[in-house]
Amino acid sequence: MTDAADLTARLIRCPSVTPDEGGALTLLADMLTAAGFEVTRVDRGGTPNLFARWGPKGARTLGFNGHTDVVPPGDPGSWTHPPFSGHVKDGTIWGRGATDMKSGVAAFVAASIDFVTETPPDGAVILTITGDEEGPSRDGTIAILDWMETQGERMDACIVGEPSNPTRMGEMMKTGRRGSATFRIRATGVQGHVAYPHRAKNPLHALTRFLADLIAAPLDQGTEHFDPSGVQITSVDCGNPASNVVPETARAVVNIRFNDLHSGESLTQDLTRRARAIGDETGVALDIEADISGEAFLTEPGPFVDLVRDVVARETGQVPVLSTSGGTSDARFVKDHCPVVEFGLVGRFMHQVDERVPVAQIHQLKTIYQRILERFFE
Ligand SMILES: N[C@@H](CCC[C@H](NC(=O)CCC(=O)O)C(=O)O)C(=O)O
Ligand SMILES: [Zn+2]
Ligand SMILES: [Zn+2]
Repeated sequence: MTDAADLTARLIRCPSVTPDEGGALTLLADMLTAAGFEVTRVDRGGTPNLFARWGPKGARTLGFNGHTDVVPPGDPGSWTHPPFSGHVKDGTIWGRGATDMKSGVAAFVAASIDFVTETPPDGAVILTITGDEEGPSRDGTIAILDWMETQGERMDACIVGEPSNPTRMGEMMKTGRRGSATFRIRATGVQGHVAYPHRAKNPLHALTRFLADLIAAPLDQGTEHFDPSGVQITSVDCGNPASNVVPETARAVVNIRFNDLHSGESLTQDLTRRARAIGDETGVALDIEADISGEAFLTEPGPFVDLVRDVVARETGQVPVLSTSGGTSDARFVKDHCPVVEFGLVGRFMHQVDERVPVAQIHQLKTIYQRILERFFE
């Protein structure tokens, strides 16, 4: 029997902060090869990716998708146990990626290995695992899916193992996601002496006004299937070491998670219009670079959603709600290929200091994935 908790701890010990592979995909490739999977590294543009199939190409196929890259740990000194220690204590595993989402990957890898070994199905299981979900994601899951198309590889349905439950196992499945857009704003003014501001144009004044206006009112109140859109300023910077100089330039980064009232294009137009208005008034040029990493999408209920919901309800005693809340995920790429739903662990500690996961939850998730495999191939 493959121990998903032990595999989680071993994966945490691989320092795989995006874009570093850290040994995580190599570890999985070796395990899957030994278990009879056909394993291919599908790296693109320096991004490490793994494709693994058990069973014949073209057969009825259930897919799993996940990522082994993790966000930076921040100050390691703030952690109770070092972030890449995979420390196990009192039934809890500590470390970056404990919930997001080395445990999810470990659970579906362990479930798949045991399932095909113990009860080989009349069909195939495909695992797509990327080393860049947290970063730009341009050469991650999407590269694996592109490669699969060239090879005639396909999935009939796919589960993304991102942590989907807010506080308890069984509460929530994700059947869609809000879109994500990052805007980099560069303000260019005129440098000058702070005591002679009439000879300068302060880019920070224009930029902070632009930012303050942007967060002053919510973009919307949410829609039937989506939470309200959210705007977060993630960086304001001008690198000015002098307190008596008005700097020439300043930069900011804004990330917007948006619902189906917006698109990447409509938001880009809106922000550009706001920037022009402030630029015209202040004489400071505000240039915007947009990076749309995904549009909002919704997976309509259907047999696969029902199957996963039913298994989760039986195993946890709770019928999960179908939600599009939270961040984004690689389901936004998979949805163009086959029905996709997301179910994973409790995400309470993701991206936080002292990220950790109860061992029992990992075992429960592995069982749920095994039951889904059984039902899918019944
Ligand atoms: N850099 C991309 C993709 C970032 C993906 C990331 N996803 C998660 O952390 C999972 C969160 C969840 O399951 O709710 C994110 O949402 O930042 C981008 O910024 O779009
Ligand atoms: Zn994740
Ligand atoms: Zn994440």
